[in-house]
Amino acid sequence: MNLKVACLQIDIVFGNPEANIETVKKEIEKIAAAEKPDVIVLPELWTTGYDLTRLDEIADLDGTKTIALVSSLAKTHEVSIVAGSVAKKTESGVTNTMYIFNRQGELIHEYSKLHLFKLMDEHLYLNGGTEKGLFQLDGLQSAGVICYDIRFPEWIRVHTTQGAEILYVVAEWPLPRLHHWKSMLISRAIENQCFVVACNRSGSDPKNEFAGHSMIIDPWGEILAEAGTEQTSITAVLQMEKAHEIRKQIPIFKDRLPHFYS
Ligand SMILES: NC(=O)CCC(=O)C(=O)O
Repeated sequence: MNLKVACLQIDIVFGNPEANIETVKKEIEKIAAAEKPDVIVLPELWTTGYDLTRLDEIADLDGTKTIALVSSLAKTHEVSIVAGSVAKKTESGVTNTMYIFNRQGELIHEYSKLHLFKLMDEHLYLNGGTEKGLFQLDGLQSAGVICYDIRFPEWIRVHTTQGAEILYVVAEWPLPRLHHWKSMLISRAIENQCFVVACNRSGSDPKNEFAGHSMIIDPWGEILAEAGTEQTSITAVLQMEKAHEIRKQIPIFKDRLPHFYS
């Protein structure tokens, strides 16, 4: 089976959900018409950016607006959407939450970022999630994680030992650590023998310049597509058979010895 995926590497306007929603609507329409992908992926915190001090004003109450909007975009363009993440406000606080929709516009999973990134003050404004990012999209076992989560290979492993063959990563990853971003994404693909579809943002905010370089990587660690630093989109076709062949050739999931690992 083949799956065509697209990452929308947009420049997010700081603290301006209306402007960012307009960009996303336009870019989804454009890429859906031009490339007809099966799945479109958006970056982390794509409605607000890291405007954490104003979350009370601009976070999405229970994710209601985001869910209605992205559900309708998925249905209209008949495309599955890994809708990056947004700041979701609840009675107990705000989470950095990813929503996943199938092409019928149904919300099939939500995942809140587990590891909060202190260097960007997340721990001061956000609550961490408590659930896994495992879901089935287009009939394929998949997982979704958010930015800093990729520094925790043990968290990714929880998902791949439970069957995930595609790892979706959504991010606002700064330029000074571009080398870490690329190296860790390639490593996560090789060590888990899975596809990695990683969507970063471009542009800057008052504190950070972001790296762009969204990447689509196969389970052998080969880069199928990579963006530069500017606003753009990338697409690639995932040949799922490749993951199965590699997992047969070097059967790491059978050869693991977890009783030695703690
Ligand atoms: N938004 C994030 O989680 C950024 C993570 C990051 O920059 C890192 O180096 O890790």
